[in-house]
Order: sequence, then structure tokens, then C-alpha cells
Amino acid sequence: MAEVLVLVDHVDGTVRKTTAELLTIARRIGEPSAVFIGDGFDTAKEALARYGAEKVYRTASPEVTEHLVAPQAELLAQLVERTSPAAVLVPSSLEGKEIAARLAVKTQSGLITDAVDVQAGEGGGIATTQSVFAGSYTVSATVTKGTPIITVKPNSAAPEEVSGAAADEEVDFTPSDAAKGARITSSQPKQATGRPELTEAAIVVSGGRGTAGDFSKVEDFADSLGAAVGASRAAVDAGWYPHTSQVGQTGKQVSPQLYVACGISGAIQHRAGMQTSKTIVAVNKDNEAPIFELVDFGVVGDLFAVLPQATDAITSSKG
Ligand SMILES: Cc1cc2nc3c(=O)[nH]c(=O)nc-3n(C[C@H](O)[C@H](O)[C@H](O)COP(=O)(O)OP(=O)(O)OC[C@H]3O[C@@H](n4cnc5c(N)ncnc54)[C@H](O)[C@@H]3O)c2cc1C
Repeated sequence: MAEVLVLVDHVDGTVRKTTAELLTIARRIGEPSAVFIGDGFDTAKEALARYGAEKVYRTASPEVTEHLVAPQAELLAQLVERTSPAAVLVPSSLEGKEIAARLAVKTQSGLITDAVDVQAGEGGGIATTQSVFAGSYTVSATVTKGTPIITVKPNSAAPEEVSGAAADEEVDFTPSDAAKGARITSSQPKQATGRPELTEAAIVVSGGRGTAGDFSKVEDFADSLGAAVGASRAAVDAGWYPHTSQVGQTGKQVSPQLYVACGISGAIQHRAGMQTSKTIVAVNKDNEAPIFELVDFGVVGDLFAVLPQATDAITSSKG
């Protein structure tokens, strides 16, 4: 079986859930090989093996890490040439999509972005599924030229653990001068909220215009569940919550186990970011709000009355 290269998404060696998902998907189509760029490999090693990486290509070279994404695309292109993989899987982040696009050009290969499913196809090909136009169409696509380069959306697979160990190899790689055209001059970690990352969270609680700008009840409820907090565009545009928390067509796409929409009407553009959630709950005081067409459970009521009761019930059930 051919290797499947998986670009690792991590923070100082702490591997993000998307990487576990990509390694799980890679096992369906070949032998997963992780590509680890940056510091913290000792921290990452065990997690990469646990999710099925059989091999890890790694580099912490400042030549790669101190520049923007172009050197990473060059490094992947070198590995593609050397290993002739069955596919390259990259997380569907902004950065990941730029790397994938550059890699596709360099290797003269077909590129599929934002896949929500990847499977072994007929005749040795790779079958992907995309959800487009705010989820109103499902598209099946396959790469017909070169090495399939595929970016995969978060929550497209449930990470599966395996037992095993990954062999690792330090890659000898020097980026071209052209790839070093933009340099990182400083980088600040995002202010920690103590909550899980929106696109990775198992539970997301979102607030909309119905909060009237007071997200405290949404946050308290989210914290009782260990959830991430999201927001509708109406709430974000009003300046009530950060843009990075926007869920929807022009925001982030989430697919948690549980999504709770509080004071959100359920516009098509909002649905586009959350309708693949496994269980959807809405709290809305208008029983005709379109969000109720989509939900598994609905509560018709004022969120300022409903959420504190729910928070108290959950907190007291934990003892
Ligand atoms: C090109 C384009 C892209 C867009 N992208 C996005 C996107 O990515 N994400 C997104 O969210 N939107 C997006 N929108 C905007 C979208 O069309 C809606 O305007 C927006 O989602 C509405 O937000 P909302 O549901 O919070 O507000 P509203 O539609 O005003 O709904 C507020 C809801 O709160 C309820 N409510 C009010 N008070 C309470 C209370 N006290 N308790 C309980 N319920 C209460 C009301 O009954 C109502 O249903 C986009 C629009 C366009 C044109």
C-alpha cells in the first residue's frame, strides 16, 4: 500500500483533533505518514502513533518555521516526489488551503478542498464528498491528474486509536529563496478563553441577536457543559462577540456532537455552518423561528429565563 501524507496541525507539539481525524481517514486509503513541521515533536510523537501514523517526516528548521507557508508547500512537494503517495491530506484551515493550493501547482496535481468525506474509490482512486452552496448540494469528486491533494474539514471523521509506534525521520530540506519571500516577524498566541477551540469542540453553544448583546448566560451555560461559544453574524456584526466566533457560511463551519442555538433565527447562512451537527437544540422565544425546522429538540422561551435554569440543573447534577 502506498503512503498517505498527512500534514500535522499542532501547537508546540500538542496535536489538534483535526490531525487525529486526518490520520484516521488516511488509514482508509493507505499507510499514514505524518509530516511534522515545527518544535515539540517529542510531545507529538505518541499522539501521532496512537492515531495510526506509521512514519513521521519532521523538521524544526527555522528556514521552514520562520517563514509563511511557502516553504511548507515546497517541503511537501519534495516528499511527494520522493514517496509517490496515494494522497496528501491537509487540514481545511486558511493556512492549510494555501499550502494545498501551492502544492497542487508545484506537483501539477488535482486539488479538492473542504472535503467532508474521503474514501477509497473504485479502480484505486480516491472518492471525496464536498458539501457546497451552504449545504444545498453534495458533490462527489475524484482527482484525475497527479497526486490527489485534499483538504479535509474538521469533524469529518471520528478519530480512531490504534496501537503501534511511528518511525521518524528528520528531513533534509532547504527552501528556495522564492519560498522565503515572506518572513514571520512576531507571533502572539490568541488570548486564552479556557474554552475549547470552536471548530474542534464536541459541544458548541451559540448566541444570536436574541442575546441583545449580553452573552453572559450563553457563556455560563457553555461553561457548565465544557463547550465552545459561537455567535451568529448578527451578534458579531453588532460587535457583541469576536468575529473569530462567527458560525456560518462566512464564518466557521462546526460539526459538534451537540449544537445549541440561543436567540438565533436559523437563517440559511447560519445553517450552512452548523447543520451537520449531530444533535441540534434551539432556545428561541418565537415558536415560528425557522431554526425549529432543523432541531432535534426545541425550547420555546426567553433565553434569559431558560439558560440559567439549564445551567443550574447541569451544575447541580455534577454535584
Ligand atoms: C452573504 C451573507 C453571508 C452571511 N453569513 C452569515 C454567517 O456566516 N453566519 C450567520 O449567522 N449569518 C450570516 N448571514 C446573516 C444571516 O442572513 C442572518 O441575518 C443572521 O444569521 C441572523 O442572525 P440571528 O439569527 O442572530 O438574528 P435574527 O435573525 O434577528 O434572529 C434573532 C432570533 O432571536 C430570537 N430572540 C429574540 N430575543 C430572544 C430571547 N430573549 N430569547 C430567545 N430568543 C430570542 C428571535 O425570535 C429571533 O428568532 C449572512 C448573510 C449574507 C447575506
